[in-house]
Amino acid sequence: MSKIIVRGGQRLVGNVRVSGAKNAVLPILAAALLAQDGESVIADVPFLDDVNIIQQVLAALGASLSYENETMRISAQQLSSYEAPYDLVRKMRASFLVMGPLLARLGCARISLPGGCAIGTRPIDQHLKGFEAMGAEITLGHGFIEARANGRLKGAKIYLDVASVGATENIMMAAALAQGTTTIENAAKEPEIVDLANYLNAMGAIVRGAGTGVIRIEGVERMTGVRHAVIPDRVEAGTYMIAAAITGGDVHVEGAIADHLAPVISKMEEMGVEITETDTGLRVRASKPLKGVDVKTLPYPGFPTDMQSQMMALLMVSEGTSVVTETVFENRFMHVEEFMKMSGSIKVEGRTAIINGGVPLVGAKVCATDLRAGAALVCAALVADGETEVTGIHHVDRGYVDITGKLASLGAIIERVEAAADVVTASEKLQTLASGIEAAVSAVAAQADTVLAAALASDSVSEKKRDKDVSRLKPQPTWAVT
Ligand SMILES: CC(=O)N[C@H]1[C@@H](OP(=O)(O)OP(=O)(O)OC[C@H]2O[C@@H](n3ccc(=O)[nH]c3=O)[C@H](O)[C@@H]2O)O[C@H](CO)[C@@H](O)[C@@H]1O
Ligand SMILES: C=C(OP(=O)(O)O)C(=O)O
Repeated sequence: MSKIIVRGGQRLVGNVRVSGAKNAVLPILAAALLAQDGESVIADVPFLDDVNIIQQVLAALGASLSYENETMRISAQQLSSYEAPYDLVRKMRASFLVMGPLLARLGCARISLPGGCAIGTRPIDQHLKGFEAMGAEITLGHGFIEARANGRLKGAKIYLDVASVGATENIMMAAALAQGTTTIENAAKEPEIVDLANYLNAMGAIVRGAGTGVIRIEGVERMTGVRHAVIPDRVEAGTYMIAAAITGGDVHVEGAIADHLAPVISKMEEMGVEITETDTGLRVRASKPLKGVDVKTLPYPGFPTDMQSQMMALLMVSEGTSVVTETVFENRFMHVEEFMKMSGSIKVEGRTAIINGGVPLVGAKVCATDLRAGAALVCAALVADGETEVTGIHHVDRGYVDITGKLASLGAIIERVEAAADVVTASEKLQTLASGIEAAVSAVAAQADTVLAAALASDSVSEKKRDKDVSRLKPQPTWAVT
């Protein structure tokens, strides 16, 4: 089992560069499917497992992609399938974000139901409600969701019952090529929504109001691939801010955007951390004992749920009692049990965790239960007495580029130990990615070939029937395929 080993007690000092945002790049790569013309060149694409998976999904749909020096080039002029493979969707929920672009572009999409996960059930009813309002017919069965539009999608007024990030993004993408205007009310306001809107607008879409609760999208007929740079990852930035503070360090978090991190900065300042904005990021210093605060997670601009566990790590070593309330996901306290193995003193009551701070942490063997829980355990380990072993680090690889290298460059004593069975170097990962894309493309081609061969083998099969058979495997567009 691969693990991260940390020997606590080092004060972190220096500069750490934030990578492009995972939660911005995933919808942006899905949106690249909307371009009937040209190539998209996306800069600051982080080298993450989730990015690897979405690339494979796009390749399986017929897009051609290449990735070098944090830049992804995508051409989606010719799509060859409307089905996102089950094996990829089950590995990453965000694969569901291709449904909006596929529906808009091809008039149909078939995607396996993304299941729940450790942090909650995570339904997709608001995505589907939006597509239905735009005229799509949704059918569910055998673990798949199929959506079909009779002609072009139609603009509609959609009120989201919850300000879902994914639903807002999926509907925005579907609406970009729809006929008429779509209004999303109670839309999510996250910076990643604004980044997606900027990319869509550069491609020729007309999206207004992103970043507010009401987004209006005027549908256009064609979109073109363009250049775009992804925003810095505010959650990665926040994680290094916590790492700096928990060790009483002095760290410059390069690329961090203060505005995107306003609630995190406010809470950390309330605790006694000094945070100053620089020309290129944020300087974070903790030079005195910190005091506990109460934190409640909320949709943006509230305190992000993706920073809750890291914040809890900091609260464990701060003076006094703190109360953390999780309102976004119903099961996002799985890290508490692991913190307790490190001597954290925490009591959970429903969606509230009460932290009795100031108790010295000790190193232990712990397991990352989800992505941010893994990062939070690493933060806690930085200040724990002795050695901590964090397993389950495949979760961490979904969202952090080289977390061990970045922390080590700040002075942490940290190393990653690969289990013999899953030694995967960066270049091997790239190779896997390349062959994954190749395999996905050949799977689609092979499927088509098999039917073609069967059809050709039969004398009675007319040319017309052969075409029909092949078209079963390919998208059956009802509108504007180019
Ligand atoms: C890839 C990505 O960007 N992931 C982020 C995105 O996830 P994601 O887009 O999945 O999160 P949502 O904003 O959709 O979920 C927020 C809440 O709405 C509920 N809900 C959502 C959709 C729906 O159709 N019905 C419904 O009830 C969810 O169960 C959850 O309780 O936003 C979350 C909330 O900030 C972050 O934690 C994730 O890191
Ligand atoms: C929950 C997260 O991501 P996802 O929605 O991709 O699971 C996260 O980034 O913390």
